[in-house]
Amino acid sequence: AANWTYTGPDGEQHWSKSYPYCGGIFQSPIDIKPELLRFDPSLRPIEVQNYNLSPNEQLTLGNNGHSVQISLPSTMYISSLPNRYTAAQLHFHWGSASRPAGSEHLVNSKQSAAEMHIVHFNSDRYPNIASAVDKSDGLAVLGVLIDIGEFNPAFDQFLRFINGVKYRDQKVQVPAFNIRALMPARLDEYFRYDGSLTTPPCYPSVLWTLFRNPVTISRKQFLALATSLYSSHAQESTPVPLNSNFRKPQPTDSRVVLVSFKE
Ligand SMILES: NS(=O)(=O)c1cc(-c2ccccc2)cc(-c2ccccc2)c1
Ligand SMILES: [Zn+2]
Repeated sequence: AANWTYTGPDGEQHWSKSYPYCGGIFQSPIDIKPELLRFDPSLRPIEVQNYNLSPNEQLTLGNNGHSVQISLPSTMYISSLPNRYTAAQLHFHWGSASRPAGSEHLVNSKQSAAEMHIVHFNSDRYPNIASAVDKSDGLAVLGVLIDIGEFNPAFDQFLRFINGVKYRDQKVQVPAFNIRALMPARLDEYFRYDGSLTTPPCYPSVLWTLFRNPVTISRKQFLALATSLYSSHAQESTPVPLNSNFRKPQPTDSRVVLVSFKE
């Protein structure tokens, strides 16, 4: 019964009533502040495999009512972690046309326009994502901050199809493309901490990697993302715009955020 929302009576302050972990420990996102940071020289550059997909392949672009997501083939994985983390999907969080600040993680209290999450599961330990999603070593999510600036041709590889998934549960097949091109150039500079899914059921099962450097998309591309989608089904009489789908920063408790770079 995923009827949770980001505002109103089913908004994030109410999630814990139906999803107890949402009121628990190790919640995400967080505001990554300087006093939390600790340089860790053992943090290796992130290495991803088979992200450069062939346009002969197809990906499913879908509107799940809370975000727009792209399903990813299980040939894609992260190879630089202690276990292999196999890709499952990627999705976005964004603000709105009137408030173009919608990233989930904040860096020194600065909120970016949007944020991309590439979700992976520990395929060394778990046979599928359903069995991994609530395990402490189950998931690894790569986070990319998105700012408004230069046009980004890689984002247009899926944005040009966004009007095919305007309404909840709509899906379209799109030609696959190089997912690595959605990420910043440097995968060696990132923040690392133990956290959770940022949506219900908020399982504390995510090894978070948030890259230091944002990518940019143009204002036009941002507006396509922020104004094209609805969280309601096509046949519903009142269309509900899908925007500002970001959770507020959560308490950091005694957590430390490791950083792979000095300055
Ligand atoms: N924001 S997130 O990265 O923590 C996240 C991960 C997963 C996720 C996906 C596959 C396997 C396991 C976890 C799903 C969502 C989600 C976003 C919108 C609506 C519903 C679910 C969000
Ligand atoms: Zn997410």
